[in-house]
Amino acid sequence: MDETGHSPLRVGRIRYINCFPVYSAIERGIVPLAGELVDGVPTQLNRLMAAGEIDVSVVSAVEYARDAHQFLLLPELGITSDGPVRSVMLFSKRDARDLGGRRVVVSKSSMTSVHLLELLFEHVWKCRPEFVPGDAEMGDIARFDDEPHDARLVIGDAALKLFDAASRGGMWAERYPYREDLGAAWKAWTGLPFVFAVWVAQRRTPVHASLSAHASLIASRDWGLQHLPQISAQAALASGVSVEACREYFAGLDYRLSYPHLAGLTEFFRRLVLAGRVPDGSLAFLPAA
Ligand SMILES: C=C(O[C@@H]1C=C(C(=O)O)C=C[C@H]1O)C(=O)O
Repeated sequence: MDETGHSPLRVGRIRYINCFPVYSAIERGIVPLAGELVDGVPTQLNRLMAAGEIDVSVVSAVEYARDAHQFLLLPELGITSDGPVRSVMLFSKRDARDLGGRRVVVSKSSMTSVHLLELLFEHVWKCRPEFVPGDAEMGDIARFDDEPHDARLVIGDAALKLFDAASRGGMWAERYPYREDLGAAWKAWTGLPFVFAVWVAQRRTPVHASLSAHASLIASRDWGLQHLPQISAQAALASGVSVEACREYFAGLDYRLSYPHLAGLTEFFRRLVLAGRVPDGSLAFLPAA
């Protein structure tokens, strides 16, 4: 509680480098944020938002679709790619079309990409593997072999690290000779960009507080996009991925939420509704500042 009797606004941040361009100016104190940051992997932030324990957060796009009645989308902000994303990857020992009945371990940190993967298997690769949730963060990579599997869905920094390593050949290229980038697979299937994550506010959070957080996030994102070389160097240190790979990664991500992104998001939700995975709903936005 502060002196006015209000609890400070709690703002979620994914601890992957994909959020560096959005939060770096806030972290550096260049852009003020009237609130405190709460870090987590996507599924942790999804749970905190669903439980009403934080006010504003980046969440898996699917989390918005599941609990839309409770949230408002923040305009003009998302984690999207129009083609390859590099950090949402299926690493596989065989061709995706040959994974029917095989064991596919999916990252427990992800919600959106797990649903996207299931759609791709059903409609594009046309086979039905057995999906098993598993740990797939950076610290888990060394234990990947302990658990029998034919393919693995990995997201975030861990995916970027494996993708970067496998692209240079060597052990990871041999272990997973088949690699599917889910952003690229969605684009090839639908012709649209894909929205992996969105920012949402609780409907019950006072609008002026959500608007203030939104304005800070937009200003911080704008600063971040103007300072990508600096942020790429910081991301390389944090992730152990080369600076060049971080630079290419940020160049492939788009942090806006404009019409083509909304078309991609709507198409994804439409397919999830058809599959009975999320309730039918519409997109409701926080009124723009
Ligand atoms: C691009 C990414 O997008 C993400 C994928 C998410 C998901 O699969 O639920 C959620 C948030 C984002 O971090 C990534 O994590 O690499």
